Amino acid sequence: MKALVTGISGFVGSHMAEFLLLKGVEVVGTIRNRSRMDHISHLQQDIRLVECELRDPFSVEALIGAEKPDLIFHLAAQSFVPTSWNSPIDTIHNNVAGQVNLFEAIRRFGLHSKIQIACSSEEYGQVNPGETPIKETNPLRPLSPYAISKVAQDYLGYQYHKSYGLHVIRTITFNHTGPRRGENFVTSNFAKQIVDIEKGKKPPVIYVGNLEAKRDFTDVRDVVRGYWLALEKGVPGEAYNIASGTCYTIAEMLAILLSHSNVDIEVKTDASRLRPSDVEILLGDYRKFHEATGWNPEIPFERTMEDLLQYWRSQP
Ligand SMILES: C[C@H]1O[C@H](OP(=O)(O)OP(=O)(O)OC[C@H]2O[C@@H](n3cnc4c(=O)[nH]c(N)nc43)[C@H](O)[C@@H]2O)[C@@H](O)[C@@H](O)C1=O
Repeated sequence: MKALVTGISGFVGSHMAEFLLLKGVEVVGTIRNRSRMDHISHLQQDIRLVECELRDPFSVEALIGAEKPDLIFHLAAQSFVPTSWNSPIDTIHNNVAGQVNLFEAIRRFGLHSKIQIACSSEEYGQVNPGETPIKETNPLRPLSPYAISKVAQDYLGYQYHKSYGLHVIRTITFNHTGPRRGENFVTSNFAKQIVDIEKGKKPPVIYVGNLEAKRDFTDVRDVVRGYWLALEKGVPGEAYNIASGTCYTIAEMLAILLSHSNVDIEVKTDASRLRPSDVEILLGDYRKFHEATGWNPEIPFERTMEDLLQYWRSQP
């Protein structure tokens, strides 16, 4: 069995590759010439890397024609919400065109590949009182260009399934974190700031944005197991929430990180970290996914936070 992982050098892609190798699957991954390789350098003997620009239809057609994968985990994306306000067109083009090129190539070669697409809880956006935990049937009220790009990816998955019978599973993943999380994202950013203070690399002040937002965090290692099960047992064309079913304010998450460190820290708001519109609460109902696949989150949030701190402590 051969799996293609787009964005294999990224945070989720590297964990996906590790999971697939343990399953004995042949792993091929896409990289771009500017991809950072540090997340997958330990896997390079066991995986095959192909240079592919997903925005370029010729590049994608060559990849799909040569590889003809059984499984596709489509994880490549511009995934940082604030970047999407600075470069909305680039985010939408990258995320939407990349996926259309992939679908079109699969369709043209007449492949029966099973395709997981990485949709996002950001699609739900503004959630009204009484709508939590959020089900897949909730209205989508996206609040960022990134969220729009994910709504488009999500519905393209639905449409290519309906129009051409592509075997697409739409995973709507809530926030996820763990070792190797990019340092822009809140859990990793705060963990790295704490570790930099521990190491004496910066003064004991931690800079933060909106601490009132509530997020539902799942460990990335649970998420990639979910993506595998989604392709094994999910119904084509369907959308499934992947979430933990609990949420924390960002302030509570910071308090958990601080409880695993012994530094004394002053917390300061950095206005540049505030967003034009921030999603107030994301709390997912993952029962539909559980019923389809048997998946449950297994790694407790406290352990994820400890592992994230350990990750940053181990970095040079
Ligand atoms: C599901 C979804 O999950 C992620 O999107 P996100 O929720 O925007 O993730 P984040 O870690 O950037 O922010 C989480 C919350 O934390 C608040 N916050 C406070 N202070 C800081 C801060 O200093 N930095 C950041 N980044 N956020 C901060 C911020 O305002 C927001 O309310 C991506 O994986 C995305 O790809 C995705 O699909």
